[in-house]
Amino acid sequence: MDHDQELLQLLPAAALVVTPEGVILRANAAGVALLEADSEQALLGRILGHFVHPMDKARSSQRIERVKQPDHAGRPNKSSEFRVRTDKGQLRMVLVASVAIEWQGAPALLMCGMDMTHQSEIQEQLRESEHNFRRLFDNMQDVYYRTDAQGVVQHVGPGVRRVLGYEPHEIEGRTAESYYPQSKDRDAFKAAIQEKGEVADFPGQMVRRDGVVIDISISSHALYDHQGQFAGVEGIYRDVTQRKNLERELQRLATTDMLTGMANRRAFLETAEAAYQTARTQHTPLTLLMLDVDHFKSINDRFGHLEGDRALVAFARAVMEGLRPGDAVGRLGGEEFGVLLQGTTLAQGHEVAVRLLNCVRTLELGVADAGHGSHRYRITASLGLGTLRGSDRSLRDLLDRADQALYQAKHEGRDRIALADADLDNQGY
Ligand SMILES: Nc1nc2c(ncn2[C@@H]2O[C@H](COP(=O)(O)OP(=O)(O)OP(=O)(O)O)[C@@H](O)[C@H]2O)c(=O)[nH]1
Repeated sequence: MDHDQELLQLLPAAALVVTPEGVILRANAAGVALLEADSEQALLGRILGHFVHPMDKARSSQRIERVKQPDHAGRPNKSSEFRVRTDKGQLRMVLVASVAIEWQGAPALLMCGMDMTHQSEIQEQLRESEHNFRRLFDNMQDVYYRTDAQGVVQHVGPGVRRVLGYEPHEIEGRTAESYYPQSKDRDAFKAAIQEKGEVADFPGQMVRRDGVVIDISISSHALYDHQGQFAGVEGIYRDVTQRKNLERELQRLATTDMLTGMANRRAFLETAEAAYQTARTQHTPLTLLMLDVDHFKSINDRFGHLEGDRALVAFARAVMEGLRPGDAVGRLGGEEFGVLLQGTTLAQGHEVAVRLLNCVRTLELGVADAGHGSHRYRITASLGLGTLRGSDRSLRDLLDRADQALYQAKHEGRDRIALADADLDNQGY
């Protein structure tokens, strides 16, 4: 075997030496394997074009012609992919480069080929997965986004059309600030990202192009460059307005007394607990009123439960109208109500109590009777008043005193106010 032949065998790529007309003169082991021939012998004397897919034949011939031109001498052509049919009938994708050489004193061509079938399959799979990803990305309910370190939006997904009503290019290049109705939402988000590097289901609000404010939920993470410097944020946000509305409605149902529309016992006690803590830490007065409709049972007995309900609604409205907007009021149960006056002393609370009982006394209630006439009637209420003492250990202490005062007002004849803590001239503060 001469030197050239040895070299040919050593090449890791498939190599064929062909005459300028395309007749195979030599093939190395990799070439025999690529073309799935039984031996080199089985290939010798055969026409190279026989192995090229008909669709690629013209291109193959053109390239061979070009490489044979004197001005191309010694330079290989650019490698290009061809479909090759092997001796066993398999189709392979082969990356081929050729160069004009002299072989045993005569002009010839050296063809080098690399089997790319596997890579082509991977590329095809990649293309398909890219296609699937695109489809998913374009139709996803969530909005994908990425910002740089300054918060400028670099990329936003097409979901933004549906969620905010903008085209992606209208958002890209701008900071997200302009879409937040409350800058504190954006600040809270930034702080969370800075602290933890990521957030999940982070709540916030955004303004749509048509001005409507929507609730959103963001899941994002910080991006860092090669030096570990903060480089921006990437993540998704989604419109959760419907879910939030449902939650708000559930919250309303769970905290509202359905008959009167005011806070129910649980919600009132929660507010009272928060007010108690504030008053304690800030050393501000806090006064509690407990009201109970007098002889309410007799209204039910005389006019029926429905009229009793109506009387309760009228009573609740009268109480609410007699209060300032910031005062908390709730139905504690049956015909018993609580009013919480923050920053209010016992003396000031007493004035409110007098006003409330007057409002109740002047309520005009009535019920149509069977003879199409009407029964007019009035109601009164008893009221117990308590105020926060320095010695109170919990809200319960204050509630108990106001309750006892209410009991006392009932006991003393109803339609009146009884004071707990009257011994305190300035609420102890
Ligand atoms: N119509 C109506 N009645 C209610 C409701 N909740 C409680 N009641 C009734 O309110 C009545 C309260 O009666 P009592 O606790 O004896 O008190 P009262 O008749 O108001 O008498 P005093 O409180 O002692 O002045 C009971 O008959 C309850 O059934 C309600 O939502 N609607």
